[in-house]
Amino acid sequence: MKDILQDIIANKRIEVARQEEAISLQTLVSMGSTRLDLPTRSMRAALAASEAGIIAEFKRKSPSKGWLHPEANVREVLPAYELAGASACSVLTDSLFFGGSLGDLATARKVVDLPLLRKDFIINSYQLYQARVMGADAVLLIAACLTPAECLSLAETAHSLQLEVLLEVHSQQELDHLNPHVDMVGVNNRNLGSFHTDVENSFRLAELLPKEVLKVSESGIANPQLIARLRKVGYRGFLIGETFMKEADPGLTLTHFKEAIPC
Ligand SMILES: O=C(O)c1ccccc1NCC(=O)[C@H](O)[C@H](O)COP(=O)(O)O
Repeated sequence: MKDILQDIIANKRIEVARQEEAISLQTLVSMGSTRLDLPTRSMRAALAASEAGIIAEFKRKSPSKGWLHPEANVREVLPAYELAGASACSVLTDSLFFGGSLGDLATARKVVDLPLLRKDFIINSYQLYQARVMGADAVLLIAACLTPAECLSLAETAHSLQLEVLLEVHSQQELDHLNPHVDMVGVNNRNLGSFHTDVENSFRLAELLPKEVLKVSESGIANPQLIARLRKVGYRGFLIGETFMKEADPGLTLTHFKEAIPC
């Protein structure tokens, strides 16, 4: 049966091909708002140094939940996340399925100093250049969308652009996508095919992850107590979207969430 991930990737191939046709790589680099010679911020270091390690996500809608916050504005939400103590922010740049854009990423870069993750379905190096020139510091590579060889090649290119790499896995088998250019491994608690979300997935995979990579737990995190439990098994980053974005004031929700994390 065809799942949503296949739809997202099929659409992404068409979208990126059109973008490349409209704007050459050379033009993209020359018109981007961030120069390639400027240094990036380390998301890995920010998470490692933080007591909470929250990557607060900007997400207007999702395939699993529909619209969460259609009117959300990056200029309001991202500074509020920064003020509330997020260690980094994730900006969804997919338009059709998540209601985001590269413009959101460029705006995010202008309004916060935090490390920024470009959250999209990356299948092609052109998207890494887009991420870099729009101000991202890190990119997500999803094992379920790539072969190990594609993952290696994209991770190498990301590093050549000074972008850190967060590799997302959902199962033990996907750990075959690990390579020396992966800076952080994210265990997605959501099955992208069925949407079934189970935070126990992070606990199941914790001890199978290599010691040297920073561990991130992704999706379905709605309870501050869970952060303390996940930290105990080695996680240092927590990617949270819906819990904050479904509320009228995502930044205030993050403040209350952080205050409730047990020491
Ligand atoms: O969120 C979805 O419904 C979704 C469906 C299909 C592919 C990806 C999807 N989400 C992307 C994400 O990785 C999440 O936005 C991120 O992990 C935060 O999850 P949550 O805190 O549950 O919003």
